[in-house]
Amino acid sequence: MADIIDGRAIARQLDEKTKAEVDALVAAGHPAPGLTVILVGDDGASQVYVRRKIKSCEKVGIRSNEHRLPADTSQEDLLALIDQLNRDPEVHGILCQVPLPDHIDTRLVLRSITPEKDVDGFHPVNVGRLSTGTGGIVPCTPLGVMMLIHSVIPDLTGMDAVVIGKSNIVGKPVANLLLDAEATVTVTHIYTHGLPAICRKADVIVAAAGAPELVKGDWVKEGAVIIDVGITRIMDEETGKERLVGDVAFDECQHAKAITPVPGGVGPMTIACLLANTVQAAKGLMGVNKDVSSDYHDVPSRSMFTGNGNIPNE
Ligand SMILES: Nc1nc2c(c(=O)[nH]1)N[C@@H](CN(C=O)c1ccc(C(=O)N[C@@H](CCC(=O)O)C(=O)O)cc1)CN2
Repeated sequence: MADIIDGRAIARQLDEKTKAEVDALVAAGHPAPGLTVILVGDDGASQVYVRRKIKSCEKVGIRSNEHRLPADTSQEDLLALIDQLNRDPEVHGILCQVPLPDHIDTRLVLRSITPEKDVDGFHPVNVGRLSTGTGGIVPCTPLGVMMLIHSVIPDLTGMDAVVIGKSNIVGKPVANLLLDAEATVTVTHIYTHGLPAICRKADVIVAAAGAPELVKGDWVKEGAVIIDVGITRIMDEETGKERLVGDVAFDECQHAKAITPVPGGVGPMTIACLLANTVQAAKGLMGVNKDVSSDYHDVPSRSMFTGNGNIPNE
């Protein structure tokens, strides 16, 4: 049986570390870090995620503020709000939940958040820093993916990693982070020829294609580590209830060394990494760190896992 990489437990550990950092900042006379979350429209899943983000902030002592805007909010009004938040010294992190309604140019909006407050790491400046290995705020899900990988493989040097999916939010940044960690990286997608054979050579597979149960058992070599970023809601015909499935046929992959479940794998790490990024952004803006933005190596940190290579105890 493959080991299950428990994203919830690792996220809790990271939250404890984040809380300790917030406490230390406050004890040193600094204000608590402040995060502002913007939600435009009434997408059900986005509402749930935003609520969770706000609640998680409370748990670690981050001040949070929420702007819920109607679905017909104009792009101009949204940009004006972001401009105001960019200038507000009490706001250290700004996050605009995506997807945004169709009439809004998402790229333009994400570009309008000042890079130092861009706790999602979506701004082109942060993307550029990541792809040149020069720091920057690392997007939350990719950062979480790396921490989950490092929980079972502390040193990726020379390992073969295959990323399935080429999105700006997950696939491309994960590929850059794996390269930074000295892995040999193959970036693929659902149209890649011979995908099963490419995956079969991999020591690490990161599946982020948004294609339910794409990765079959015979795509995976014995002892590989599998990180499943996919989350799709499907109707279970047997039970008549909705359930979540990932991009990996989980039951068929028990010959892997370790695998993330869905739910309970990558998802919880996304929010824990957001909190960690907010603290790093706040430290940068307060001048506590010389380097404004965080290098993921010293944020929630790889060193959290480098002792014995096991999943940390709760
Ligand atoms: N501005 C952003 N928008 C979006 C991001 C993001 O990082 N920044 N990511 C996703 C949504 N997301 C956070 O915003 C997110 C998705 C999933 C989870 C999660 O914990 N998933 C659970 C299952 C959830 C369920 O039951 O429905 C899991 O995998 O265990 C957290 C956050 C898109 N938008």
